[in-house]
Amino acid sequence: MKPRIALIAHDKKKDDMIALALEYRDFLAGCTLTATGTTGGRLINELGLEVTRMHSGPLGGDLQIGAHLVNGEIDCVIFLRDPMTPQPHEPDINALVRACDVHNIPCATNVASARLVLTRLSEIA
Ligand SMILES: O=C(CO)COP(=O)(O)O
Repeated sequence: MKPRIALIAHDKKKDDMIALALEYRDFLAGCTLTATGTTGGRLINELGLEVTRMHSGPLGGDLQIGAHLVNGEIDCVIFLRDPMTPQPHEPDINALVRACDVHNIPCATNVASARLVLTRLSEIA
């Protein structure tokens, strides 16, 4: 089965997400991708990836991804969080990261860890 990966980035991390996705574009093109609204829009428009978009994070997109994860539909989360900017939906962000821990799903919250996860996933996929 194709790896099912969720991609999420806060506003100040979106350029990093695009650069990361470009680096792994060939691998990601063979995965089933889900993203929050704005992140997904950029991945589609700028990299031509096929992405299922949820709502934007502040409107509940993190929670939608969390629900998919709890249902066993997500294998890995790349969540480039912005640790320097308060987010109005902080409880939703914490809920998603907690759901990853509850269900033992890899959750990379910075580019360095995302590279490790994506490299390993591409080796075993
Ligand atoms: O806020 C987010 C994650 O918490 C990301 O949402 P967007 O991709 O819609 O900007």
